[in-house]
Amino acid sequence: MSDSIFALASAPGRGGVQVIRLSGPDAGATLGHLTGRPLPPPRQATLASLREPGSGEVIDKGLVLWFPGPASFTGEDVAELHLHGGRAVLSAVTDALTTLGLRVAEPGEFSRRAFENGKLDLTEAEAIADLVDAETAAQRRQALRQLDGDLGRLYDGWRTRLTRALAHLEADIDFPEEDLPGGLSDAVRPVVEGLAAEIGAHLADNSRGERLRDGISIAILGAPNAGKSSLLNAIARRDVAIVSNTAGTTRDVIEVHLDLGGYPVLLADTAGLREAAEAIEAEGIRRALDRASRADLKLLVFDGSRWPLLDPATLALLDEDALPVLNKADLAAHPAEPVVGGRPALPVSAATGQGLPALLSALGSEVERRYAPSGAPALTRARHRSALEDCRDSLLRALSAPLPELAAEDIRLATRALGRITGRVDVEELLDVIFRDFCIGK
Ligand SMILES: Nc1nc2c(ncn2[C@@H]2O[C@H](COP(=O)(O)OP(=O)(O)OP(=O)(O)O)[C@@H](O)[C@H]2O)c(=O)[nH]1
Ligand SMILES: [K+]
Ligand SMILES: [Mg+2]
Repeated sequence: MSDSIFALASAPGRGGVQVIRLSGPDAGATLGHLTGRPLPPPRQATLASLREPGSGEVIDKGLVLWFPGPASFTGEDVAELHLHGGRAVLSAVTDALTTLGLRVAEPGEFSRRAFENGKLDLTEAEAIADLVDAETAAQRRQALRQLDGDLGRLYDGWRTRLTRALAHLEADIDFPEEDLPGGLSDAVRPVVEGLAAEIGAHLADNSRGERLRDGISIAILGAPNAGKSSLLNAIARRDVAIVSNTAGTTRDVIEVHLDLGGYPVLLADTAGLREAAEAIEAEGIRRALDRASRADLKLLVFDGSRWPLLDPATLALLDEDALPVLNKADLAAHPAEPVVGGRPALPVSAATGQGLPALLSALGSEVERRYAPSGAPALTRARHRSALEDCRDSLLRALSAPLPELAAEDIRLATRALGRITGRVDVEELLDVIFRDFCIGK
């Protein structure tokens, strides 16, 4: 049986209200002790004075709630204290709860207890962390959907189908009716083929869910003095990067977080590309090219005042992930609808702001086109991706296994890989890693 824990569930510091959550077998007795009254009706906010256990002095007056298990967040008896938000109140309540034998919760311990009591699967527990961390609307929607169990249901559905196929296969092994040339019977093979294809499609989703969770990376690239840092500052509406007319001003990669129509974006300014004279600038250019190769999208900035001259090092980066931009449109040396490397380029001016709304909307629709949620729930974590890759590899091995016994072992491995995602099998060693990332009180 677990011990009883408590933690501040709201953000620490001064505020109108702070919420302290208690969970475990002593939650009810502790609430009774603090209020000096019988437990209030379940799930109803009741005004009460909380008193220090020794002196009986009133600590604070507030609302208390009582959630008897198992119909509670953790599945255990839970109580909530909604008190005035401040340090002195928190420290007095902490002393009182500790005196009464409760312990301060570890990070993520409430969610972990909810998982262990079958209230949440692992994908739902992870969704709580994502929802709390969500900074944009699209992130919030994705986390909420996962919290509703969409992802867990998808994976559990696959696992059920595999378990059935395995039962079929084991019957084929025990009571062979025909010689199975490829290891799998006609009843089992299409199921395994179908699942391998579905999982393959889920994996090949352009990492939509992971991008939405972690942020979409956009790199600004171009020749020295093309106006990359000016453009970063104009888009961020802040003076983030140093701008000067000295070529080679920027060396380090400079990042800003943006909310682009609900999508989280990490926009990076980089060193101007050229055959560098000295070591520090050369290192900056190496970092710029490294960033270019890892970015989801590239904003290629050309100096429009030099039209029709186009920097060859920047042109070399033009591919389907690149959006060409002609900066310094205020100097108006280029045509109204310029074409760069066979592609229409957007004229902008970081100096006057001209063309910026069009650039932001072009970037926004490109992000939307690539990362908008599709009908199916999205894969959101590297942990899920690697388990799904293991699963699909095992299924592909099963399809080419020469003997039914070998195919059965591969399908068993595939089933376990799926079970690891939702926490249905051997995840003990994973739990510490997953819940450690939570903050205290969740
Ligand atoms: N007229 C005009 N000048 C600009 C514009 N954008 C940038 N500049 C000027 O161009 C010069 C270089 O701008 P930066 O933003 O430092 O250029 P950069 O591409 O970051 O340069 P490096 O960091 O050296 O690679 C500065 O003097 C800017 O004021 C623009 O749209 N119009
Ligand atoms: K510069
Ligand atoms: Mg710069």
